[in-house]
Order: sequence, then C-alpha cells, then structure tokens
Amino acid sequence: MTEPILQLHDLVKRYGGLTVTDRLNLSVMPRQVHAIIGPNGAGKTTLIQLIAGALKPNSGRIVLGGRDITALAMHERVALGLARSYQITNVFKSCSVLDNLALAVQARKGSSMRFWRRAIDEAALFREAAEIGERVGLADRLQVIAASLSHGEQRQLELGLALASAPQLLLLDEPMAGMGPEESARLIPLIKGLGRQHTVVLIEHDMDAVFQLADCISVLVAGQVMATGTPDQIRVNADVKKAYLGDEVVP
Ligand SMILES: Nc1ncnc2c1ncn2[C@@H]1O[C@H](COP(=O)(O)OP(=O)(O)OP(=O)(O)O)[C@@H](O)[C@H]1O
Repeated sequence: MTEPILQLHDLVKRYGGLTVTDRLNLSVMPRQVHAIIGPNGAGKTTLIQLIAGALKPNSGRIVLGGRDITALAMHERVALGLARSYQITNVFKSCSVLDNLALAVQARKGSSMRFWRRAIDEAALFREAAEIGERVGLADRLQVIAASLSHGEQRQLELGLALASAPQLLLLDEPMAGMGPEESARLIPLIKGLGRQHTVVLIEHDMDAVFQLADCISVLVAGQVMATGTPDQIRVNADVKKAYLGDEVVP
C-alpha cells in the first residue's frame, strides 16, 4: 500500500490564547495535488508555515517521508526534499530566466563558489535549467530578462526556482494570486503536471482553479480538517457548503 508522503499528527499552534491550529490531522499521498481550502482565518497560512518550518507548533508531529521533521529548521527540511514557492519573489530581476534557474540549480548542487568549475559542468547546469524552464512553461522565454516577464510568467519562474531544489514535496502559497483568467488557465495544467512528479500541497482562494487542479481537497475550518476528499466529494459535502456560506463559493 502507498504510504503518505506527509503526515500531520495532532498539530497545535497557539498565538497567546488563540488556538489557530487545533489538534489537526492530515495525510498527503504522493504524486497528487492536495489543496487546502477554508474560510478566511481558518488557519491555512499558519498550516503552510508549520509544514515549511517557518513556525514551530506548540505540540503535535510533522512526518515527511516517514521521518519526524517537527524539530528541524527550514533549511534542514529543504535538504530532505521540501520546497516552498513564495508570493514574495526571490527572482533576480536583471538576470535572464535561464540564468535565474541556473543559479538555483547551482545553489542545490552547492557549487556556487567553484570558479574553476569545468565547462562541461556548466553545460549540464544550463541543460537542467532549460529543462526546468520548459516544465514551467517558459521554454520560449529563457533568454528574457526576468524584470520583463508578465506577472503570471514571474510566478511560473518562481515555481521553476522551487523545482530547482528537486523537491519531493512542493508547498504553494496562493499560486493564482493576482492572476488574470488567461494566466490562471495556463498555470492550472502546469501545477497539475508538477503534482505527478513532486506532490504539491497548496492553499488557494480561487475556488474554480482549486476544483480544476486538485486531486484531493482538505477543508480547514477553525484550525481543524473538516473534510478531505476528491473535488466531487467536497462539492456535494453539506458541511462544507455550510462552512462557506457568506464566504467564497464552492463551484
Ligand atoms: N502572528 C500572529 N499573531 C497572532 N494571531 C495570528 C498571527 N498570525 C495569524 N494569526 C491569526 O490566526 C488566525 C488564522 O490566520 P491564517 O492567516 O493562518 O488564516 P488563513 O486561513 O490563511 O486566512 P486567510 O484566508 O484570510 O489568508 C487568524 O485569526 C489570524 O488573525
């Protein structure tokens, strides 16, 4: 039987007297896009930060690939195959798409200070960077300076930068934010494809996008998972509909 790639056990996060993550349990299966949705203030961002290691839980356990990572720092989680794509961009604006990706690949390989690196290594580096560019839909934009990319293309490049660390699990924080309908339509199949290779956990407010791209959806309400299921199961779930009344509309 396939084991979950990520498991959260009785996770609790409190801010003073406010319990934001409330004995939360969640399993994420590999090679899926698993979306976490929920009304405003349900604790989605907090949950992503707990998984990434940007926040420490008050109690509970986080298990990645069978290993307890609860006590590990962010960079140690990255080394074990966890990557997070930020809304706040870490793109070098004056560099080309290809150079940005090559730098990210080089960072993974830990060879940034090796000025004497052989040319053959450099060719492999740029080949890998170009391949990542292709996977995020930027094959014909590799030589473009990052600052000239559209908003949507910059988000695609950020995805590419996250992929450069060769993650097992990719965390995406509102990948559709600020995108127009055309840009979203382009990103949906890309993210779906990434889920097949890396496993994607995302939070997203665009419900149309979530129901198109997710294999599995968990609904977070008041810091707990109220329901987990396929988009079709979640769409007809009466409790979920009730939780969303007056908030985002489940399509
Ligand atoms: N650093 C903090 N200190 C105190 N309270 C916080 C802090 N960060 C978040 N909260 C509170 O925790 C709750 C959950 O916040 P969180 O941002 O995780 O929810 P969310 O589901 O991502 O919301 P949204 O959909 O509006 O982005 C909110 O009530 C928020 O005010």
